[in-house]
Amino acid sequence: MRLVKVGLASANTTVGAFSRNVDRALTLARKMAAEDVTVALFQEQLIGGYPAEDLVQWQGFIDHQWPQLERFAQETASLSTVFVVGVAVAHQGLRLNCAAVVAGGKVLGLVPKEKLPTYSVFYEVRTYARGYPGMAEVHRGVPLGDYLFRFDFGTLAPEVCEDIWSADGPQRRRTYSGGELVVNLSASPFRLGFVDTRRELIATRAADHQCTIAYANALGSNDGIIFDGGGFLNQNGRHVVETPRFQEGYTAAVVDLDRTMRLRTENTTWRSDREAWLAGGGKLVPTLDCTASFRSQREKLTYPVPAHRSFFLPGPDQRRSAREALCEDLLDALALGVGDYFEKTRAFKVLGIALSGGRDSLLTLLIAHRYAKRVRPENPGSLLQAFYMPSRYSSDTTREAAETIARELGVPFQVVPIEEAFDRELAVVKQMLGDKAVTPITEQNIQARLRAQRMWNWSNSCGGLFLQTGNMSEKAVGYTTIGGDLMGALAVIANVPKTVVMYLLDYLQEKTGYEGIRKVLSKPAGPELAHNQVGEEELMPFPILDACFYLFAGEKLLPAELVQALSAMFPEVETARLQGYVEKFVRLFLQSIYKWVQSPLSLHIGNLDLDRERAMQIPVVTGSEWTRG
Ligand SMILES: Nc1ncnc2c1ncn2[C@@H]1O[C@H](COP(=O)(O)OP(=O)(O)OC[C@H]2O[C@@H]([n+]3cccc(C(=O)O)c3)[C@H](O)[C@@H]2O)[C@@H](O)[C@H]1O
Ligand SMILES: Nc1ncnc2c1ncn2[C@@H]1O[C@H](COP(=O)(O)OP(=O)(O)OP(=O)(O)O)[C@@H](O)[C@H]1O
Ligand SMILES: NC(=O)CC[C@H](N)C(=O)O
Repeated sequence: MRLVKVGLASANTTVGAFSRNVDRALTLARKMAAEDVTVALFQEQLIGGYPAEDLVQWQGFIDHQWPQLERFAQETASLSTVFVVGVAVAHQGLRLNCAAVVAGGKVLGLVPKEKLPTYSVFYEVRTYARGYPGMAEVHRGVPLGDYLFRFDFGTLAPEVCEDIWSADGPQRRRTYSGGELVVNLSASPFRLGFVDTRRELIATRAADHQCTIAYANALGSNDGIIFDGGGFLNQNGRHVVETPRFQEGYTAAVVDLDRTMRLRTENTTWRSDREAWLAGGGKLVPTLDCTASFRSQREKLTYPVPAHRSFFLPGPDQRRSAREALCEDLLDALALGVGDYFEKTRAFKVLGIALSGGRDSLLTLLIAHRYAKRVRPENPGSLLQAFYMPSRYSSDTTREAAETIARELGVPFQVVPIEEAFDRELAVVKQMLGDKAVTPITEQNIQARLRAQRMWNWSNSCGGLFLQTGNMSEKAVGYTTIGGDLMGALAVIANVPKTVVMYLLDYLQEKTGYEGIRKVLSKPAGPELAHNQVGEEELMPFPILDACFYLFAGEKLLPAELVQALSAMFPEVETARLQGYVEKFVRLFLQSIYKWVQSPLSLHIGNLDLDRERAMQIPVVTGSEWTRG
């Protein structure tokens, strides 16, 4: 028996806030050491924050991380824990994204990331250079390269995030070379359902390579990228422990590393694969002997036994329903996104929403309130401010709905009519146009713009963070006003499709019983910028719109293929009608890109987000010929 206690830690870091990030990590490090943790790991880029993007190009951004790494080492010198932390280093003109092994007050080694993701929201190849097999350098007197680390409790194989996402990553050669405990430092952003992908991948790799894998993920939102935290410990394919997500902290568990080695010895497939690899010229990874630098204290550790007292029977089933899991995850992620933006910018005192009595602004308010409840549980509403701004087209139903939910949540609510300003603006535009008439759409947009202008003016004077409330479906087809409801300081649900907005509201209505939600849902969605506007009548049914969006923008199918897929999905709708919807969708989508490229920074929740910088990179000006056969 060779017991080792592994701590998986996630600190909520801010890009560039090096000393604050290290302070947060030190708090967790001391707690873990007090709990006899033998090896503790933190996330990728713990010190610098992730993603630092082009800040990595500043020599100072990299150089100033090193003293903080040394401070971390000095302040943990007396602790009987080996730490593995993420740091960026500049070496021979290259930037490397490293895992640093720290113990006994020293930085014992640096292992650079080899697989640099440059897809979805990741842009690492732009700024970082790769580590490579056999790399053996020295940086500031510290070994830097493709190394294993031997301690008195076992052999560590550190790696960084994407390294585990490749079937041909460093893990294979490092475990063939004696690595027992793979330590993966990650910064894996929240994406819907992705936690299951992570869990499965880690289990597969741990079984493939007959090793124990410890994985710690980044926590917190930086710009619009939300890291949900959470960690995993898996021994040779068997789940050991998982860290709760969306919270700063750590989870620790004991593993018997002799078990990892015994299973490896028993596994003839692994052994013969290793032999074949060596015969094929595979080079063993060197091991740095760290036994003289650090002595572990594991006397108090006890064998890991199941809490439910059976090695054969399953423990209590704590799984949530698929609906609850999706809704709670999404709401937690978005609330973290709003909260971290609010706090980390250090520029705002209150969160402001133009509350229309419709679905989108309601969901935005509920998300902001979820954050406020966490940080100000005694009076969450006091962190928020809602404004209802009626024009002649606003209805009593929406006003009542907005008023009701604000009351239920304890959010200060003001009614600020825009009617007079609307009249004045109309008159001015008429004068500017001379003999030309103001179009009905312009009349609509004037109202949306007046509301946005008021929100900006309010935010300017009171330090309010003006939350933009548009959803992804309407953004995709340009059903939103430039300079109007498209504007705001932070777009909260801009990557949430309308059908998901409705699904979340149904869920929240059921869960909270709020009358305000019921009132909002009792009226069909519509902008109230003209008489009796219903969004689905002006556009198309939202389930069809969202399916078009998924198939065209996500799956990259062409219009004729969309029609075929939609016919299978909506057999009750005539093909000619579906054809019409598809044509309309594709036309509106391609015509509206110019709009969403000027929308505010938005929170990311998937791989199919509408954000030209971080997700979908498509030109604004295009011909549509390519979409036809
Ligand atoms: N390719 C391009 N590149 C740059 N600019 C371009 C452009 N094409 C048009 N433009 C300019 O963009 C402007 C038109 O865009 P914009 O002013 O936004 O107005 P527009 O797209 O014409 O109308 C807004 C639509 O959104 C709907 N809406 C608005 C507000 C809220 C809601 C809701 O659901 O609650 C719905 C509203 O009913 C209407 O159908 C024009 O001034 C035009 O010059
Ligand atoms: N009367 C209003 N008072 C305050 N804000 C408004 C008003 N009408 C519209 N807005 C703002 O403009 C945004 C865009 O309106 P839109 O109709 O797209 O969204 P919604 O009303 O929240 O939801 P839905 O689309 O389901 O009606 C609203 O979310 C809200 O922030
Ligand atoms: N920072 C990274 O390398 C993350 C990439 C990885 N595929 C993930 O999404 O989890």
